[in-house]
Amino acid sequence: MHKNNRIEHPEERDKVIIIRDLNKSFGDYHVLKGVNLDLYERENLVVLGKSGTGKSVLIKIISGLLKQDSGTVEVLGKEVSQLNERELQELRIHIGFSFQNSALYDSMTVRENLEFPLVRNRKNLTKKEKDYAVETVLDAVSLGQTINQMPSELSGGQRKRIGIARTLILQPKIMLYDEPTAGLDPITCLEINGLINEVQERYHTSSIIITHDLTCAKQTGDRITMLLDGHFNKVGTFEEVFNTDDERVKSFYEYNFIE
Ligand SMILES: Nc1ncnc2c1ncn2[C@@H]1O[C@H](COP(=O)(O)OP(=O)(O)OP(=O)(O)O)[C@@H](O)[C@H]1O
Repeated sequence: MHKNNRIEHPEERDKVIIIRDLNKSFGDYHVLKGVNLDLYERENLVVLGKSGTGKSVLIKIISGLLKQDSGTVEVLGKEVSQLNERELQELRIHIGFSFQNSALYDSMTVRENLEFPLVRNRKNLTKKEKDYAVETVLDAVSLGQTINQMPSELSGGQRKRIGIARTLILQPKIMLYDEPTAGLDPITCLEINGLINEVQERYHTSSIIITHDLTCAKQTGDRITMLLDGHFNKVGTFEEVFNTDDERVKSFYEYNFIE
């Protein structure tokens, strides 16, 4: 099943991330070899690729956790590698990270986990404003009933949803999802794909979704691309990317697609 309401011609919108000629090596291993990529306002862009091709490295460079060897990464109009630590912190407030292992704090309730980013970044909020923010994001992920529960009492899918809610509480402009469906059963994967689309609609976020789950790509991506030998050859719809003679893309499809 394809994404409902896929955005046509996102290229006509403003760019929120602009990556040009990005290179990154670790020792002799040249991971990113002249990467060019644009993320447009309010689109979901899926980045596919085999394990170890550099998808996480790319996200880390975008968020300033890792420095490139050469090339530029502009996020919300700022060249990331030129920012000092304070400026990076300010930029990161606008970026929501949903990492594979972005664990919740086990000793805190769901409410306390969700309040945590507010305590750090929105110090002037009243208790009423905090309660409202927590209830709103819990409603967005349809888990209002879990507010006083501990993470250990939640299912894997529920924990993933609460993790996403925790990033939404600061109302990010950009969402970076790293393997959002990894380790989840097929039904829960569908729910998470649906949630990613709901987040896009409700919060007007622009998102990069890193995955090797082709169902996730099909259901969430307005545009899709694949990291192959250190760069992106083609960005387009699911059909545009997979209707190809490139054996590397064809074999990725054959080994990964289950519907
Ligand atoms: N800090 C680092 N030091 C040395 N090598 C690294 C470092 N970070 C990543 N690498 C290497 O860069 C390559 C790409 O890693 P990356 O984590 O981006 O892969 P990936 O595409 O996200 O894979 P997966 O789907 O398995 O998460 C790997 O070979 C990895 O060993």
